[in-house]
Amino acid sequence: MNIRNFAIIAHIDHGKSTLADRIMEMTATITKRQASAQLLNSMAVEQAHGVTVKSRTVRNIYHADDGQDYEFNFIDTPGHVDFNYEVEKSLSATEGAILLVDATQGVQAQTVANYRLARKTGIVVLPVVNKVDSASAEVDKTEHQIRTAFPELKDSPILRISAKTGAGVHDVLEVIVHRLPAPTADNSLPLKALVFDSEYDAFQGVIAYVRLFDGGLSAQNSLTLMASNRSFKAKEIGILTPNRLSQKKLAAGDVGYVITGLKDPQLVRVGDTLTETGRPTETALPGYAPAQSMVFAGVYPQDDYPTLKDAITKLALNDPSLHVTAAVSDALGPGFYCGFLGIFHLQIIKERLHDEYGVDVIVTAPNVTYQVTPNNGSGAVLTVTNPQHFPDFNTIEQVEEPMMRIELTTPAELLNDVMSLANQHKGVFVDMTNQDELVVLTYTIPLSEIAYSFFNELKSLTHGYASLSTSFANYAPADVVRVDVQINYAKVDALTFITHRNDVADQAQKLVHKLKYVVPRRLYPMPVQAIVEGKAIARVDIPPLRKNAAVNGNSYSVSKKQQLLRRQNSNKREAAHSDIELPQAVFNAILTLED
Ligand SMILES: Nc1nc2c(ncn2[C@@H]2O[C@H](COP(=O)(O)OP(=O)(O)OP(=O)(O)O)[C@@H](O)[C@H]2O)c(=O)[nH]1
Repeated sequence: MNIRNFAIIAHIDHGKSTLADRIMEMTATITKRQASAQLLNSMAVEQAHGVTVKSRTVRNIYHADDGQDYEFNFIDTPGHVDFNYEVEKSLSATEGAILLVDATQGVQAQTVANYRLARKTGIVVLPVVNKVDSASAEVDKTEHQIRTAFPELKDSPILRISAKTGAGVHDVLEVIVHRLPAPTADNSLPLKALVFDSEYDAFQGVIAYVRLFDGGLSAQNSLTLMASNRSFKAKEIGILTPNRLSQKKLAAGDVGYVITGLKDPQLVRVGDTLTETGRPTETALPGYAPAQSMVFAGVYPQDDYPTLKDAITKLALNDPSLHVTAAVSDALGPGFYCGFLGIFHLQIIKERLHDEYGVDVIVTAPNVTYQVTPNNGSGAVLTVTNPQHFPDFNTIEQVEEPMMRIELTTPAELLNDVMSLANQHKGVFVDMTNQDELVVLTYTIPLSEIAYSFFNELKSLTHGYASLSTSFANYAPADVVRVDVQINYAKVDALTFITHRNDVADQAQKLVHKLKYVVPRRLYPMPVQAIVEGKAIARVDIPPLRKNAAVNGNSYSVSKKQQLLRRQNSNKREAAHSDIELPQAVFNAILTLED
């Protein structure tokens, strides 16, 4: 059988999912009517945001112009910067990638980032210009940009297509047949398959998505996951069309799924090598480096903890870039402290918990990792991801924060706006280069400055014309402080956050004023205070629900007034340590301090 395994990579919204649908339609995988609803973006969050979050695999049979049938396994990949990890996983299961560039936008940051990932994996890259049907398409210019940005592709033909109308897509299919190598897999060798993705099914247990590098896979044989050293008998194996279609065998080079029947999500790790228990392969595949969490936040149940625990464990399996550890907060009870790839990832996880598991959660303000050197002379460095664990200021020698190297690609006329945005966020200018009318600015910038709203600010400032790519640079000393928040004299642990000392006065003022309107009121006034290094630096009073007897109530007799005052005072004393309700809006107040 002629096999071609490939991925489609592109900047966000450049048309990957549309092209994927068109390919499925042209290879008779689906009918035109089914194609009217985008098939691949099937998760509710994906439809809501119009973006791909998770890679997906589909097998198609293509009847080529040379009269032969080809088995196409293609993987649709996400384009948002937060999901680079998914892209890397997908690419290692393929021999080639279609690099799709939108002719109305040209080469963008994720075009470059994804191209680099493909080069790193060593696969063949086929450049394709999309949206040539659009009135604002600049096809020649885009082609020129591709040639200048990626000199290695100088001899590669660049196809021009409209994924929307289907024009030129036939040529893409032919190029896949002729320019991509067939997998060099040997059926006679022992089984060596890469688990490149997985998901959890309540009835079937863990389902692993695999790419067979060597050897065949038969449903009858006992299988072993090499890293977790666990053997099992598959319940079912098969291919993805894109729905699961059961098969008796998979051959070397194939992409498919294995229903492991294993109920423990931890056993089936993405990146693990699957082999035959009776005839194991000698060496495992290299696997993946675990995804680096960039942003951390507490996730607490709005209802009950066991349901959240179950849901988040399964979600972490489906998305191995989500890191989860159990945590307990005084204010919110038992929950989890989680690591995310970025703030968009965090939002997607929150929505998936709601859509797919019916679990509503409270997410605390996000935070980055700090390296703290205590002043006790031990030289040991603490890694602090949770602001509640941030040591007291008088025990600290030095704090270091993560710095990112960012590339901002912007049209020249927006250069000043983009530079001042980077400056506002404490960016340190490194370099500036020109690519036609685009300018690429390089900065180093604290992760805490870009982790939250930076991407959205950049998008709205430049109407979507500038793009951002990021990579970790180093840890650098930073003058940061821990801000504790007290409501009615009781510290609310889940509200503690870390910020730069220069910004703290301003942020603390904004925060207490925001909290004034979002903390549910009581019958008595409650002070909200921001405490830094033992001192209250901002305070407001949340007004009581009812009017204060001491001020109002002149219609009462003096004794009634005194009685009311006494009651209010005793309420106050009781309340100092009682629970304060914390709706999500309270945590959002910290997120939107920049407004
Ligand atoms: N005019 C025109 N529009 C297109 C074409 N291809 C895609 N689009 C539109 O571009 C938008 C983005 O397309 P998608 O296929 O969702 O983009 P994507 O790259 O999958 O996006 P992510 O999954 O978010 O990374 C949609 O509104 C499409 O209808 C094309 O060839 N011509």
